[in-house]
Amino acid sequence: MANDLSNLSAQLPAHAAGSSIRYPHFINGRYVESVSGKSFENYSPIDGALLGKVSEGGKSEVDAAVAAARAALNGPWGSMSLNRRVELLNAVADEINRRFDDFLAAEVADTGKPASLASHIDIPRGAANFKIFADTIKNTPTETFEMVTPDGGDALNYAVRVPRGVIAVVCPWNLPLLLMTWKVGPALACGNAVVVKPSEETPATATLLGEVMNKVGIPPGVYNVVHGLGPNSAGEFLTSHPDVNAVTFTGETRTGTAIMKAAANGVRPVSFELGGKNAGIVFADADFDAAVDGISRAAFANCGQVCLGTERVYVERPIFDKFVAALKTKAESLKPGRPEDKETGIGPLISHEHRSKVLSYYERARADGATVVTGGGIPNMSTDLSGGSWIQPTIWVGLSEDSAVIREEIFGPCCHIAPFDTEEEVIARANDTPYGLCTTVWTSNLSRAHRIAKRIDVGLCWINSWFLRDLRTAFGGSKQSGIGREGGVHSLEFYTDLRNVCVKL
Ligand SMILES: NC(=O)C1=CN([C@@H]2O[C@H](COP(=O)(O)OP(=O)(O)OC[C@H]3O[C@@H](n4cnc5c(N)ncnc54)[C@H](O)[C@@H]3O)[C@@H](O)[C@H]2O)C=CC1
Ligand SMILES: O=C(O)/C=C/C=C(\O)C(=O)O
Repeated sequence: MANDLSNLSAQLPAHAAGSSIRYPHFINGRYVESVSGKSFENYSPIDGALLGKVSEGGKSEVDAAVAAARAALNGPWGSMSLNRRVELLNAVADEINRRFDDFLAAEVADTGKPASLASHIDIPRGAANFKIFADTIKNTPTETFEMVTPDGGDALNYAVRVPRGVIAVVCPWNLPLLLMTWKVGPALACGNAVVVKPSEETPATATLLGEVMNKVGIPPGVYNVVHGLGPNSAGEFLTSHPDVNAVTFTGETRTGTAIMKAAANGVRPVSFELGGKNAGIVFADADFDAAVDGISRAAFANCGQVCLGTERVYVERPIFDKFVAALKTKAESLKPGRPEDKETGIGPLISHEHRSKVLSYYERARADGATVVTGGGIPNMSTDLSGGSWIQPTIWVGLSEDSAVIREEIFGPCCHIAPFDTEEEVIARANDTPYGLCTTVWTSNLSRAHRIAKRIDVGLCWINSWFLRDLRTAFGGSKQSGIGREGGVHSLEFYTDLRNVCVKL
C-alpha cells in the first residue's frame, strides 16, 4: 500500500532536499500500488533530478478502476440528486482553491513552468472547471415538443439527459490540471464516473485531486486515476476496455487515431482535441504593441507547449521588419530560470526527449535555409539547472511554405515569420494545413476581421486576442485538430445521452 497522498503535498517541496515521491493510483477512493509492483521514474524538467516513482498500471488496475466506476454508477453516485451532485462539485472547486499552494507546487514540480503562469492560469482553471459545469448542468433546459397524434389526440415529448456511464479521460502533459479537469468537471457534473490516465510525464495533480474528492465526500469509484504509459499499457487498456462508454482525449493527432480505432470496438463516442499548426495574422493597421505582445504569448507561453500556440506568423509587408525586430526583443527578454523566481519568463520543455524533438526542427530550419533571428539552441544555465530540458525561444524568417518546420506541429517556443501582401493570399496560406485548431488575427479593420473569421478553417478564431477563454463557448478543432466541441452546453452533448420521452396524453 502506497503512502496516502496527504504526503504528496508534504513531499513535493522536499524535492529540493533530494527525497523521492511515490505516485500511486487512486482507485475506488484509495491510493494503491500496482499489483505487479511495477513503476517508472519521473524526472524534473528543471534540473533533471529524479522526482519520484510512478506506479505503472496494467490490465488489473484498469479493470479495477473501471469496475469501481461502474459500481459507483450503480450505487450512491447514480442515485444522487442533481442538487447534491452540484453541491459536491462546488465543494471540489472550493477545496482546490483552499489547497491552491499544494496544487501549484505539484503542477510546477511536474512541468517546471513558472509559478506565476500556473498560479494565473492552470490552478484557477482547475477549480473553475468544476464550478462552471456545476452551473451549466443545473441551468441548461432540454427541449419539449407538443404534438398532435394520428388519432387527433395530444402527445408531449420531452428530453432528459442521462449520463453516458464510465468515461475514459486520457490527458497530455502540457496543461495537466487544466486539461484533466476540463474533462472531469463536465463528466462528473453530468453524472458519469471517470477513469483518468494522466500523462506519464505529469502524474502529480491528478493524484492529488483524489484527496480532494475524498475530503469533500465524492463517493468512492466516481473519480479514479490509473497511471501508466500509452501503447500496450494503461492508456491502450483503458481506451479499449469494453466497459468504458466514451473516451475524451487531448494530445497528438497520431495518438487520437490509435484511440479512435480502439473506441471503434463497441462503437464508443470520442471527443478529441488534437494537434495544431496555428497561424497568427498581423495586418499593418493593427495596434502594433498589442499584436507583438499577443503573438509573443501565442508563440512562447508555456515554452510553446500549448496546442493553441502560433508557430506560423504572417505579417503584412509594410510592418514586417519592424515586427520581426520587436518580437525578437520580446523573445530575448524571456529569461529562463527557477519557477518560483519572479523574473523567470520561460520554463523548460517537459523532458529531454521532447527537447530532442524540438531541437530536430531547429536543425531542420537551418538545413532548409532559414535565417535564425534569435535563439536556435540551448541556453547557458547555471550548474544547478544545467540538467534541465531548457531551450531558447526561437524565431526564423526565410523558409518556404513546404518546409516541415512550417507544416508540422513542433510544440516548442518557436515561430516562423513570413511577410504577406493581400488578405486573399494570407487566408490561403493560413488554411494550407491539415490542421484546423485556431488562429489569431490582429487588425483594427473589424469588417476584415469578420471576413477572415468566416473563411479560416478553424474551430477557434481570436481577433485582437489569443487564448481569451469564456468557458461557456464551444472549444475544439476542425480538420485533423479534433472531433467535437466541449465547453458550456457542448460538453453536456458529449457527456450525456439525450433521451426523448414521448407521452400520449
Ligand atoms: N495538446 C496537444 O496538442 C499536445 C500535443 N503533444 C504533441 O504530441 C507529441 C507527443 O507527446 P506525448 O505526450 O507522447 O503525446 P501523446 O498524444 O502521445 O500522449 C498523450 C496521452 O495519451 C496517452 N497515450 C499515448 N498513446 C496511447 C494509446 N495508443 N492509447 C491510449 N493512450 C495513449 C499518453 O500516455 C498520454 O497520457 C509531443 O511531442 C507534442 O508535439 C503533446 C502533448 C499535448
Ligand atoms: O481549454 C483551454 O482553455 C485550453 C486548452 C489547451 C489545450 O487543449 C492544449 O494546449 O492542449
